Amino acid sequence: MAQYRIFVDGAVGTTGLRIHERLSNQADIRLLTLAENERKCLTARLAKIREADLTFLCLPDEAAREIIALAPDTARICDTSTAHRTHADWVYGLAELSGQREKIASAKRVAVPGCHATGFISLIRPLIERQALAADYPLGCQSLTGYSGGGKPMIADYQATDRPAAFNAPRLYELGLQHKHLPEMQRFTGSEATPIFTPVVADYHSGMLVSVPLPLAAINAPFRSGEAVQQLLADYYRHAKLIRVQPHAQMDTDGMLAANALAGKDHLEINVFSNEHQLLLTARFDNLGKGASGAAIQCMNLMLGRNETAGLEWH
Ligand SMILES: NC(=O)C1=CN([C@@H]2O[C@H](COP(=O)(O)OP(=O)(O)OC[C@H]3O[C@@H](n4cnc5c(N)ncnc54)[C@H](OP(=O)(O)O)[C@@H]3O)[C@@H](O)[C@H]2O)C=CC1
Ligand SMILES: CC(=O)N[C@@H](CCC(=O)OP(=O)(O)O)C(=O)O
Repeated sequence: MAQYRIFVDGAVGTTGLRIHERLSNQADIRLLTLAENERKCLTARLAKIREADLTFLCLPDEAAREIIALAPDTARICDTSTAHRTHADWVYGLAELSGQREKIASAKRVAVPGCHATGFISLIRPLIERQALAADYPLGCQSLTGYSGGGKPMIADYQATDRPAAFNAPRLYELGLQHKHLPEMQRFTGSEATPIFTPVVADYHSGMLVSVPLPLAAINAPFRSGEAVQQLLADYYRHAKLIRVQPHAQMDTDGMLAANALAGKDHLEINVFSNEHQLLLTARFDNLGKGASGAAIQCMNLMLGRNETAGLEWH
C-alpha cells in the first residue's frame, strides 16, 4: 500500500506526541522521525520537511516562524502554533465553518486554530453569519482549561511535588485582557468588537469548557429563544462529524457540565441553556483533541484527501 510520509516537528512535545499516538497505527501513514540529537537541528528538520508529503509544526511560535522562513513553498504544512493563524497566506483550519473545508483541502499552508478560539468561534460564527446576532455586539467569553493547555512547562509545574498551594484552585490568567487568541476569535467569528475573554486554568490534565453568556434581547427574530438558537446551531453543523450540537438544555446526570468530559476525544460538543431572558452557550472538548492534535489530523486528512475523521476518536 502507498504510504503518506508525515513529519512531526516537535514530536516529543504535548501536541506532537498526541499526533504521533493517533497516526502510529494508520496503515497508510509512515512517520518520519529524527534522532534525539537532531530534533532541534534546522538542517535535519528541513530535510525531513522536503521528504515529507505533509509536516506538522508542534513548536513554540518563534520556532514555527523560523522554520517557515526556510521551508520550500511547495511543502504542505499544518502549524499548530499561534504564529500564522491570521496570516493572509495561510488557511484557518476550522473545517466546520462555511466554505472552509474546501479551502483546507486545496491549501499548502494550514494554521490549526487555538484551543480557546475553537470553542468561541464554533459558538458565535453561526449566529453572526446567519444574522441572529449583530456583528458589533460586545461579547464576553470564559474558558476553563486543563493544565496540559500550557504544554510541557505547565504540565511540569502542575505535577511538581513542591508546587504552590495556589495550584490547587482554578486560576484566572491573561488579566491584561490581551490573550493571544483574540485576533483569531474576532476575525473568524466576523465580530467587529474584541471580546472580553477570561481564561481559567485548573488542576486537571485536559479538557476545555468555553462559555458565552448572552441576553436574549441581543438575539434577532426569529431566533429569540434558547430552542431556536439550538436549532440554528444544529442546522449549521448538520454535516459536521466532529462538532455535535446537543438537545436544548442537556446537562450531565448531576445537573452540571464537567470540563473534562471529552478528554481523550477529538470532537466538540455544543450545549445551549436558557431562561426567559438569557442564553448560555457552551462548547466542551479536549484542548489536546479538537483544540490541537485532533484538529491538526482532521486538517491533514482533508489536505491529503483521506477520510476527514480517519485516525480520530470521536464516537
Ligand atoms: N497544549 C495545548 O493544548 C495546545 C498547544 N498548541 C500549540 O501547539 C504548539 C506546541 O505546543 P505544546 O505541544 O503544548 O508545547 P510543548 O512545550 O509541550 O512542546 C513543544 C515542543 O517543541 C520543542 N521545541 C522547542 N523549540 C524547538 C526548536 N527550535 N526546534 C525543534 N523543537 C523545538 C520542545 O522541545 P523540548 O521538549 O526540548 O522542550 C517541545 O518538545 C504551541 O505553539 C502551542 O501553543 C495549540 C493548541 C493547544
Ligand atoms: C493553559 C494555557 O496556558 N493555555 C494556552 C492555550 C494553548 C493554545 O491553544 O495555544 P496556541 O494558541 O499556541 O495554540 C493559553 O491560554 O495560552
